[in-house]
Amino acid sequence: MSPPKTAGDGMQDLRNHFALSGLVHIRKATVARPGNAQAVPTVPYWLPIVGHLPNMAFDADGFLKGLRSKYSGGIFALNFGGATHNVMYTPGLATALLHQKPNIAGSEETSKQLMVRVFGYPSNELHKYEAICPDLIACYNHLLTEPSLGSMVAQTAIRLKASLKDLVTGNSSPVDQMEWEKSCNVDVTANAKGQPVVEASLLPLIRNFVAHVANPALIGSDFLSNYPDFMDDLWAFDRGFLYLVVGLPRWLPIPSITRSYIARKRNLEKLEVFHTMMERVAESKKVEPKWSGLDDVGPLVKARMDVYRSHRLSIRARAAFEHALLWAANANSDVLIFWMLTRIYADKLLLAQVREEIEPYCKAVQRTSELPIGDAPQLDLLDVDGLCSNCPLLKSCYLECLRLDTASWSLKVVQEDFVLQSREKDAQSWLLRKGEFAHAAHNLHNTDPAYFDEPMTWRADRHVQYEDGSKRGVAEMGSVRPYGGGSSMCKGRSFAFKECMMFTAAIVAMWDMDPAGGGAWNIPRHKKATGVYATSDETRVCIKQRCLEH
Ligand code: HEM
Repeated sequence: MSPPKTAGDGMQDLRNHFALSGLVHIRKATVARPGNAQAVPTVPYWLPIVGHLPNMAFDADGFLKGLRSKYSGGIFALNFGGATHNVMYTPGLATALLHQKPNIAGSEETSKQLMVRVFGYPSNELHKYEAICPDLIACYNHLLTEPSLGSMVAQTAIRLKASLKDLVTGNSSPVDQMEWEKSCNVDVTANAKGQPVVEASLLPLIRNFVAHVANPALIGSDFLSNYPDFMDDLWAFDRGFLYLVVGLPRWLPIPSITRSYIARKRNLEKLEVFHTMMERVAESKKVEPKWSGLDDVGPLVKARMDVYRSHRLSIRARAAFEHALLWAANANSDVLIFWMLTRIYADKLLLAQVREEIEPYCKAVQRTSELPIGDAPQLDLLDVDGLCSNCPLLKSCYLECLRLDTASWSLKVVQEDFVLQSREKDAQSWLLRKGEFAHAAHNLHNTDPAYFDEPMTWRADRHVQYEDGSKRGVAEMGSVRPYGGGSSMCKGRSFAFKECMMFTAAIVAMWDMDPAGGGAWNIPRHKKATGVYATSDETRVCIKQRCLEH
């Protein structure tokens, strides 16, 4: 870090002071602790209190990657606003942190703050929060285990089969378009061969398509039918998410903050109506006709209803919990599918290989017809288990996107002094102190050249391995941890895996895509987000139906 570039005695004093504080931190790093546990090396900083916040605001990615090469022990400590944040990036240390008991290093307090600050949980019901959490966590079994997981996946596959032919309809008027087409600036045009094609912005198209098809397995079909604009507000909310996390107020002149607050308000109002109707159903009272299909609400949300009722939770608090669930269910997987598709379509050879691999499990056809208007194309076959178990190249694409297109961090608050040590032989142990923060920075590991050859290159088959000369490859997650770990590990990970595999395979099987205006695909640049990276670059594509078998 370079000192302030200003002359003068006063400034020199200031410089000496900051330099000294840097030295103090370097010294502290080298002092050995009882039992060989060392203090975590503190990265020097110039500005007391503010600490490393300017470095993070200016270029977080470059700053952290630089520290990774400098602090080869796998851990370093930063100062944000006077608080110590220990950042670790080796799999051994991350695992050791994530498996600490919550009373040693937990995230409960942070989750509670997030629920209030970000998702709109009413602060006057915080006394019920701790009591209800274990019961709500128990409900996540419905997302992770059979038979509920299987039934959610099967329901989603049925909806996907039914909707795929309408990914783009070719209708230029929004009145006739599907909900997912309405916010992706559709333009109906013709390609160089004079064939009709639909030009659209890929990210909004894909994430809205996935959301409209997959969310009914969680919240039932009435919710998005009655509130088709809910997803647009969820994305607006998501864009301001990080501002809400740090508690920036609504009146600041930053448009994405204001939009995020407005979107949250609208989303909570919709979820309150949903919960009012669910409560009426539970009391066997009549509901409005447009809510007559609530019996297809998914097993997880139904189980949560029982918990809300037994704890006498207000409708507003229930809405906030569902807001958090719907955000978690969409913010990452819907966007990851966009990255998978972009990267597969960008490489014609890879696209052909993926199509060949998935064909026994996912096949689109168009039947011939004697009638003047032919049958619509359809997915003849969608075997989700087959795709997940027998398509190592597609799975490797999913894993490679998780490695390179996500920036997950797991955050814990240290509740008691403890010694953190990886299980590797002769691993150095580190002393973490009560009141400090501990972050497992999974993305720093994912791009670490010590673990991945040419780490910034996206390689489709990077994760495929062949055992003992076998021709049949397998793709495994390895040390990549996009879903966090320990007790707070992502509860939707099993559903997300199947969701990403089935949507990517189905779209690839039925549709062709090329960059609008011709030329090569440009992979959009990453933009900071909470898990899977977003992007501000627009990917305009021409989409047309593949020439399918009859
Ligand atoms: C590619 C897709 C996804 C990624 C990368 C992802 C990632 C994550 C991460 C990093 C966490 C925090 C873990 C921690 O604190 O250690 C998390 C939490 C969570 N995720 Fe996911 N997620 C994905 C998809 C989903 C889906 C589809 C659902 C629901 C259907 C879901 C539901 C949840 C829930 C409920 C939590 C909170 C768990 C808790 O606090 O106990 N996620 N996810």
